[in-house]
Amino acid sequence: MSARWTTAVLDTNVGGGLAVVRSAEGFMVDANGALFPRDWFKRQEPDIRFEHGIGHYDGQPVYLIELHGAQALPGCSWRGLRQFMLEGDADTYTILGYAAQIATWAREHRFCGACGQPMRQVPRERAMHCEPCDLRSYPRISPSMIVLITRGDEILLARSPRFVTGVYSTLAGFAEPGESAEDCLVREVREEVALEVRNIQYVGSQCWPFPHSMMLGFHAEYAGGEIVMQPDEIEDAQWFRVDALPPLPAGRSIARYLIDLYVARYSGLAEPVLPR
Ligand SMILES: NC(=O)c1ccc[n+]([C@@H]2O[C@H](COP(=O)([O-])OP(=O)(O)OC[C@H]3O[C@@H](n4cnc5c(N)ncnc54)[C@H](O)[C@@H]3O)[C@@H](O)[C@H]2O)c1
Ligand SMILES: [Mg+2]
Ligand SMILES: [Zn+2]
Repeated sequence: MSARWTTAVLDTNVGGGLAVVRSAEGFMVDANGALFPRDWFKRQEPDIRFEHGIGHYDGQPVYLIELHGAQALPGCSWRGLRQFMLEGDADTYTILGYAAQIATWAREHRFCGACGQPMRQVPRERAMHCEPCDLRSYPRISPSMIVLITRGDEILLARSPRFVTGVYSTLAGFAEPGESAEDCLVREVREEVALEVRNIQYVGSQCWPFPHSMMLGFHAEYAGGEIVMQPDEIEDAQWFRVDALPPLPAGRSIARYLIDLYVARYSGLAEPVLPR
């Protein structure tokens, strides 16, 4: 959230406002950015899959329009959410991150998981509804733990084969049913590097819309063990001194924040601010 953006469930039968337009290729952009006058956009006869009213930006209603295909309009192109995370302004990334999660959920909950019948959008609520089952499906959020493990002037960083070449990051993993956040953290650290940790401290959280994680960030101290890397998940894991770090994750990630925060505190520098 920002001072300029608030989420809301808006009636799509009312005209006007702004639209963010999504397809499998990402979000539509032109020279003015990713927010389009909605009535103008609809006059271009787009092939709309669904539409949701998602909030207000500077008091203006904002709608998400999902297209069947990546139709090209003159002067417009498509850009992935990750690019907005890396390069876009914070407000645009927040709006599109939210829109992307609503789009993922709407696309994946068109049919009832219990009976297979089509579901309908519930007016004034962010939910899809199956009438025969009286079942509601809400946007999915997946809690994930992320932890920086430290040992004095050293921090533990690891590489997944999915990362950009050369980049090392903190350990992370999805919560399983039946776990507390701390249980999950201890299990993930054991699974990924076979280490034990102590003094687990909650630091802060971040929405991570790739595709629907809620990152819960922690700091923990090394308590024992030798690194044993989990096959397939962890390509490399090492202790790095705070003054000799490898390439790190993008500035907007909580992973980067956890690292920067520890380095700042350890070195007596100004502390960074957690990006939302
Ligand atoms: N914002 C950040 O700084 C940051 C940094 C690192 C990771 N992350 C995110 O944290 C999340 C978890 O990290 P990870 O990929 O190491 O997870 P992980 O260690 O749990 O391993 C991923 C595996 O978990 C399973 N999985 C996928 N989706 C799941 C879900 N919703 N619930 C339970 N299990 C699921 C799959 O088998 C997948 O291969 C990912 O979404 C990742 O993008 C964010
Ligand atoms: Mg992991
Ligand atoms: Zn049903």
